[in-house]
Amino acid sequence: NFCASPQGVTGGGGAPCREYRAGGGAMAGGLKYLSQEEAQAVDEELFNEYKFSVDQLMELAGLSCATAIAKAYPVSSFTSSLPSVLVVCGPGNNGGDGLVCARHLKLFGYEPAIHYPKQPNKTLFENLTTQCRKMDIPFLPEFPHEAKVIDGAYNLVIDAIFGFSFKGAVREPFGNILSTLKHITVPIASVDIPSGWDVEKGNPDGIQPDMLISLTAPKQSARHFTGRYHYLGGRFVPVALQEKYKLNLPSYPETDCVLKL
Ligand SMILES: NC(=O)C1=CN([C@@H]2O[C@H](COP(=O)(O)OP(=O)(O)OC[C@H]3O[C@@H](n4cnc5c(N)ncnc54)[C@H](OP(=O)(O)O)[C@@H]3O)[C@@H](O)[C@H]2O)[C@H](O)CC1
Ligand SMILES: [K+]
Repeated sequence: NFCASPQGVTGGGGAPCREYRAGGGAMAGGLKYLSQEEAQAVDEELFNEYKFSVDQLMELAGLSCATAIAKAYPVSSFTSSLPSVLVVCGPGNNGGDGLVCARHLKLFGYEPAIHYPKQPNKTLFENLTTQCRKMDIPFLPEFPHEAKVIDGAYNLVIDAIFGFSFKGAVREPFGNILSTLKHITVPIASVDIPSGWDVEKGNPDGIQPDMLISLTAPKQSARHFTGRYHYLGGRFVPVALQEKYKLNLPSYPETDCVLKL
């Protein structure tokens, strides 16, 4: 079991993988927890300087999420042969990650259903939506507003509502959705940031997910995450960019696209 170095190089007899210990913030040797501004700056640089397209990174981000979810909650761990998953998607790229994640979960043997109340009028999101529809993933026109209805119908909820651009008080319809999600008992897996949390300070009164998949690097609010599973995904940051922002990313095992923190 050998790890690639951050440079992507494996020595002939490379160092054995050790569980990665997340450090405190920008502390030397520790994984960096990003401020909102830093997260947005890394994102912008990936698109503007490194010339990645949103579709490319969103596909890798969404695949990372589905992969991490399948590791934490394998299909075989559920009593039903087709575990049902409610994927709640927001209006930005976090919601796009959710659509990609739903598609991969379907291919992995889950039964996803999507609630997507604010669908942007952009080709990228329209295409992702069509792909899901053509793979027989249903879109729920109404959100089930009773927590017990969600608990009865789904094994897992994916929170892809807001990511690192979230600011201020939550506006509807997402306020009501998040209020309901606070009362469900099935686990919630949050994409990048638990929705409704301040990107840096978190939210003690907000949803408390069982799983968090931090993309690129954890944001500062991830220090307040108390759930069972924290994964890192989005293995697409070029080394020069990792170094510029002193991300101190851990070594992903072999060719894996996710890493358990
Ligand atoms: N570099 C990477 O790691 C990549 C990450 N990806 C994912 O992208 C998100 C960030 O996406 P972004 O589109 O910038 O923003 P969000 O999805 O977080 O949210 C933007 C939308 O949310 C609305 N919003 C913001 N605050 C509120 C609020 N208080 N109440 C209601 N709605 C809110 C906002 O609406 P406006 O109309 O007000 O603008 C936006 O519509 C990142 O977290 C990752 O998940 C990429 O997929 C790949 C690269
Ligand atoms: K989220």
